[in-house]
Amino acid sequence: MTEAQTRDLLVELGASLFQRGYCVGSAGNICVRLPDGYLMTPTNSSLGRLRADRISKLDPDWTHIAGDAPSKEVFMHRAVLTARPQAGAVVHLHSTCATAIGCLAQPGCDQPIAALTPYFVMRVGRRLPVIRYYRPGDSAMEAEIHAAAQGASAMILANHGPVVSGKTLTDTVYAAEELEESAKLALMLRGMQARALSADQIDDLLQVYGPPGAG
Ligand SMILES: O=C(O)[C@@H](O)C(=O)COP(=O)(O)O
Ligand SMILES: [Zn+2]
Repeated sequence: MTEAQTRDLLVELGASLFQRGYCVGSAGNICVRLPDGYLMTPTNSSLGRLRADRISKLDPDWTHIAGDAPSKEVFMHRAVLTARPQAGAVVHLHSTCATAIGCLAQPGCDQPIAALTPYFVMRVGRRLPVIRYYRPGDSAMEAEIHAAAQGASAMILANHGPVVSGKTLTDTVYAAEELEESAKLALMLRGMQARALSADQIDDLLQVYGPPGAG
């Protein structure tokens, strides 16, 4: 895919996430790896109204070289993409249900929601670490996110929102959507005797379909 096609896809998928309520206002940000650097959504931009020509471009050292000023969450995206060299994109949202889980679960926990459905395992995986609260944009979050991303393709920032990676931008958006729907299901079933997938069923899915998020 050319850089121009990637920019157009970012605009299209940002708008799609926004129109379906996965993000509101100027919340959330997206980063895509390129052969010669990274594309990142500009700070204070709405994912619903991105402009392809104004998307921020960073060089391989994460220095801003073109477009509008990048998201203040460069550290978050850098932490994930350096920990996961096979990952092609990172999506951060404030999607309501995943964020609610991030307000309920204990930081340090890595299974804040049960694996209720196969697609959760296939898109998000066995582990979903909950990262302790950091102020948005705080560079101090980078080390903890980097460490968590080495063993998980997605995580939830406590009292903030989900951070999801995947092999491609499209895969990453699908995973972020699946995480939000799984979080919704977990909240709907809270306090009920819901049947989660067994360890054997989870192992079977990961063996057949492979780990999500590019390994
Ligand atoms: O929660 C925040 O402030 C950021 O993580 C965010 O979602 C939007 O920040 P920008 O990407 O800098 O607009
Ligand atoms: Zn945020």
